[in-house]
Amino acid sequence: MPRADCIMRHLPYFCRGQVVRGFGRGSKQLGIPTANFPEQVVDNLPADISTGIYYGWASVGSGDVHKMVVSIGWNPYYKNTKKSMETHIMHTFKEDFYGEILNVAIVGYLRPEKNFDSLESLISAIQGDIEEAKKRLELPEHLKIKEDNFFQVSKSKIMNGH
Ligand SMILES: Cc1cc2nc3c(=O)[nH]c(=O)nc-3n(C[C@H](O)[C@H](O)[C@H](O)COP(=O)(O)O)c2cc1C
Ligand SMILES: Nc1ncnc2c1ncn2[C@@H]1O[C@H](COP(=O)(O)OP(=O)(O)O)[C@@H](O)[C@H]1O
Ligand SMILES: [Mg+2]
Repeated sequence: MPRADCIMRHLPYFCRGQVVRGFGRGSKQLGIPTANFPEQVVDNLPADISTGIYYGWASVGSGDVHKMVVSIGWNPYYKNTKKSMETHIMHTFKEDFYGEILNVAIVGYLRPEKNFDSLESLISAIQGDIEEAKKRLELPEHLKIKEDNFFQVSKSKIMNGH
């Protein structure tokens, strides 16, 4: 499919930004927290990275690199009016990290954003995405991105600042 080809040509896509507050639905309603990026980061995405659900790697500040899933779009279930980019990291953090720098490497595409008839079906779709992402990220071509200089640079930059 030409559209999918177009998406893949831009991957991996690397970006970083400060974590901002969203609508507070991720943890409370879904049990799946998502670290939201500011508007500028979302606006700076290449115009042809389509909305949808992707997977890849993420780190907070100079911390360890973990598997992640990221949703880019308007959250049709909630009918948001602003495009958002939200990352769920497959790791249990001791505390929230609002205001910190989130580093993400998007390596693959999972599916388009969808509307759902119930909160339960949205939650089970997201849980399915998480399981699928965990599996796909074990492929050697994806594992090597975890070691990319992008994440090393984020460590040295922040450490030099102290
Ligand atoms: C992997 C993943 C898949 C998602 N898929 C959808 C989707 O198909 N449709 C949708 O409306 N929202 C989807 N969402 C977005 C959730 O609705 C969103 O994370 C939630 O509204 C939290 O928003 P908040 O950060 O503003 O609290 C997805 C989120 C993640 C992390
Ligand atoms: N594993 C995780 N992945 C993403 N964010 C997490 C995680 N654990 C804790 N958080 C925190 O939870 C916040 C997101 O929760 P969420 O309910 O989506 O709120 P918001 O609507 O403000 O984005 C993140 O900004 C981060 O500080
Ligand atoms: Mg969120």
